[in-house]
Amino acid sequence: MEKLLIEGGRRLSGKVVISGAKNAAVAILPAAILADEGICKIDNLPEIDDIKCLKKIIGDLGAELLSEEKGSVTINPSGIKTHLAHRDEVKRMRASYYLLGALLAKFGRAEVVFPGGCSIGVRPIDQHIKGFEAMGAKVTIEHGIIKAYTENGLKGANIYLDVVSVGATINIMLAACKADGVTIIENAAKEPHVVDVANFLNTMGANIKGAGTDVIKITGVKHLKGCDYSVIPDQIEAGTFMIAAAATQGDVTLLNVIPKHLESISAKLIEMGVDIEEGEDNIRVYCNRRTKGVNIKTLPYPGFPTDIQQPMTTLLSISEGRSIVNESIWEGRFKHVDELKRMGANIKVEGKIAVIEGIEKLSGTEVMATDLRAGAAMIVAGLVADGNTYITNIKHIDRGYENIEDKFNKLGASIKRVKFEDEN
Ligand SMILES: CC(=O)N[C@H]1[C@@H](OP(=O)(O)OP(=O)(O)OC[C@H]2O[C@@H](n3ccc(=O)[nH]c3=O)[C@H](O)[C@@H]2O)O[C@H](CO)[C@@H](O)[C@@H]1O
Ligand SMILES: C=C(OP(=O)(O)O)C(=O)O
Repeated sequence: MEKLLIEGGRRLSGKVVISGAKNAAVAILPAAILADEGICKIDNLPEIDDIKCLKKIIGDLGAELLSEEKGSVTINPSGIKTHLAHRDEVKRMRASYYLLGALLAKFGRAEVVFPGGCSIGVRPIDQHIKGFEAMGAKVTIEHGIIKAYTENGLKGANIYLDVVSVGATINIMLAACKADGVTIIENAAKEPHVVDVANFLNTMGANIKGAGTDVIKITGVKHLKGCDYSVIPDQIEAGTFMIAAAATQGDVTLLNVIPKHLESISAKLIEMGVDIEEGEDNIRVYCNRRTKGVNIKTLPYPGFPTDIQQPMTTLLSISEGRSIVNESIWEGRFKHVDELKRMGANIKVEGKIAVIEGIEKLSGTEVMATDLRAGAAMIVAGLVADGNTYITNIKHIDRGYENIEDKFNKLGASIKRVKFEDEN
């Protein structure tokens, strides 16, 4: 097994290229199986374990995938003849739920094993199911498999989401783009990855309007075709580097970003005393003093993203004064706090609220990446801690960050992947 060894106390400086967005890419690959003719070429794909896993799942369904260049894949879905996604890989990631919408649109039927993903609280899919049922599908759950069938294909419907859900919004868009008639999603998620998937589907010939607002209108079309597309940059990877730059009182320029997508993160960092300069597709983050504590509430886009809460909690743990974090999306997204406490942080959690009294310095020890962004939080902690930090369970980090140690090391960090024997 492997763990990360971080020698703390080095200031980050230089340039880092941000990869394609995980949460857009994991929806775009399943969307590509909807092409009735032609091949999809998808660029700016992050080289992360979730994408490797998804490529394998789609390949097992019968698609031909070729990855001749780094960060690029061509998908020819003409060989897909099955609506059954039963393999173990499906359980390893959250986004495999998009196969439900995609297979349902392609064949009028889908069977997908329950998805996995980060353990950050209950992760229901009732809103996805409600959407499919409104469109005429019969959905059952049997022995851990979600089964969705239609007698005569999907029909357009009006769907009001009870909660703002990224997954349900995208899944309903996938199902609706070839349905008979018009589907309206109200109270839709507005995240950049929702817009990116809609843009991709429209490039394939779909008719989706309003993505990025809370009402999305999808007029079903008969035919979708292959296309060339480039995934948007990863807002959460970018936010992680911005926070690490601030925490180490460094000076880092992020390349290949969309500054607009980072506004809620930039605004908080500015409030904390960090300097930010935005370019067209780059952003410079620099800071030469200890940051000030602030309050944060995670919210759907354009609010502060839950996926950046955990690394931000690390920064707040060494910021001056008291900070309050309100995690309003996931009730189990404070597992990193116990690990930060092992490094000396002063944080109390009650329900959805964490109260943080900033300390001067964290001290290195062995900690665990309990989930993907908890892993990012531990990396930021290790970068600023006194002495060495070992992070175990790094498979979570590899699900969502490309070459994380190389990217940080090029900025002056010292992170090594070391092998160890599992004692259990
Ligand atoms: C692969 C992917 O894109 N993962 C992201 C996606 O997860 P995911 O799509 O799972 O998250 P959702 O946006 O669906 O969940 C948001 C909230 O809605 C609730 N809910 C969701 C669906 C449902 O059917 N019923 C329901 O009650 C959830 O419990 C949660 O409280 O969006 C989350 C919120 O931005 C991010 O943290 C994840 O990184
Ligand atoms: C929670 C996340 O991922 P997933 O939904 O894939 O578990 C994340 O990207 O922060």
